[in-house]
Amino acid sequence: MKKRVAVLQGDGIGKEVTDASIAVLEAIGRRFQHEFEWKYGLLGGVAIDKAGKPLPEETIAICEESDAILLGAVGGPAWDNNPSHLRPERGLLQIRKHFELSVNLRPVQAFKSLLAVSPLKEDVAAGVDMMIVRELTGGLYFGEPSHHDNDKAVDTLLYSREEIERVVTHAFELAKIRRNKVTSVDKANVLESSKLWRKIVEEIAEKYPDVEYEHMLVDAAAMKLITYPSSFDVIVTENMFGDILSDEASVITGSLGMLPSASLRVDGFGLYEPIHGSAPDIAGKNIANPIGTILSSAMMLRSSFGMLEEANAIEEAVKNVLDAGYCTSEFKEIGRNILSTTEMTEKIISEIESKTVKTM
Ligand SMILES: NC(=O)c1ccc[n+]([C@@H]2O[C@H](COP(=O)([O-])OP(=O)(O)OC[C@H]3O[C@@H](n4cnc5c(N)ncnc54)[C@H](O)[C@@H]3O)[C@@H](O)[C@H]2O)c1
Ligand SMILES: CC(C)[C@H](C(=O)O)[C@@H](O)C(=O)O
Ligand SMILES: [Mg+2]
Repeated sequence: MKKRVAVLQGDGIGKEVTDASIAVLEAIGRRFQHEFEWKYGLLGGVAIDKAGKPLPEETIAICEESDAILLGAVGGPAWDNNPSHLRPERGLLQIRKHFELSVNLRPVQAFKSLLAVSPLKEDVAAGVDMMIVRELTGGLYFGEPSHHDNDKAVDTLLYSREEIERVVTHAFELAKIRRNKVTSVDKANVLESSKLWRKIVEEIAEKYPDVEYEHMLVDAAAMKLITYPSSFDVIVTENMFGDILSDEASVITGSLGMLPSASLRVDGFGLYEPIHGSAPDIAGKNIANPIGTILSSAMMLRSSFGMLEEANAIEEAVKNVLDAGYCTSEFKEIGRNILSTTEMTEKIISEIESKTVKTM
């Protein structure tokens, strides 16, 4: 059956990386006989310019009629001085809230062929395979009051029991099918919201006797991510800590452009996007790394469409291309074969199309 995908390219490199993902999904469609229908919607700065707001109603309608959402990135200097309601990032937060995408999965894997470029020592980065589970629709990003004037500013860190239970349960369920370990990251030595978070983690952990769990303060977690990253299996944390720790964790892979994500509603509906932003410094140059977005589309196939073999085919193709010594320009110091965005996409597609691709 035809799968309908809403495509929100957004700003900066958003178009380049979603075009790459669509080309790869089309190749998957040809190989496995699936049909995809792409419906394009405006989000972010481009939506402000063309429709007067960062998340127009028409975009919401397109997403509601779709089976999943593929997103590039939003934001850029052109809109940096806009008032809050006309910031591109506001559109991103609104779409996450509108579709109740409360669980954000950010897998971090070290690719053997890129270890040499990780700022971490090779033996420290080797074998890293963790899942950061970030709460996405609560916390500081959404709490009221939130405003500033010239003399003072306020943001509110608010979490309900239900919001915490939902994401923590998801993390424990994931740990069960991974390596049975959850690290819950908080700031319970200072924050009231973290004290409730910790209590709920302990209650939920009781239902999962086979899953080992630990609490870790966010400052220590930031350090341990770099000194001993392979000790993590599933990390679960609140919205802002998850945002910061996942960018930090991307350095293990060698580039922010490598990390995918899935933002899920409890019924499984999902939005898929790389964790990076619109990268205005490299936009329009055809040098952005499309792998984070391509791997996000593999997450879409697996989570939203149950297409496991197809998702594996994408991940295997990415790995094979990297193992063959190809990479995008941010990896130039390892002196491999540097490819543009479109060349990397074509390489991954040829790998998918080649009969030698192994599927798991
Ligand atoms: N999900 C999103 O849409 C999202 C996420 C983060 C930031 N942003 C927005 O993006 C804009 C720029 O933010 P920033 O510069 O702090 O973060 P960024 O993630 O856009 O870029 C940070 C650095 O990483 C590099 N980079 C990012 N993606 C890359 C890729 N695919 N390939 C190669 N290099 C890549 C950039 O060139 C830059 O040097 C801001 O407006 C910010 O709000 C949006
Ligand atoms: C652009 C910004 C609002 C967003 C976030 O903080 O969630 C981004 O950094 C991300 O990681 O998706
Ligand atoms: Mg971020």
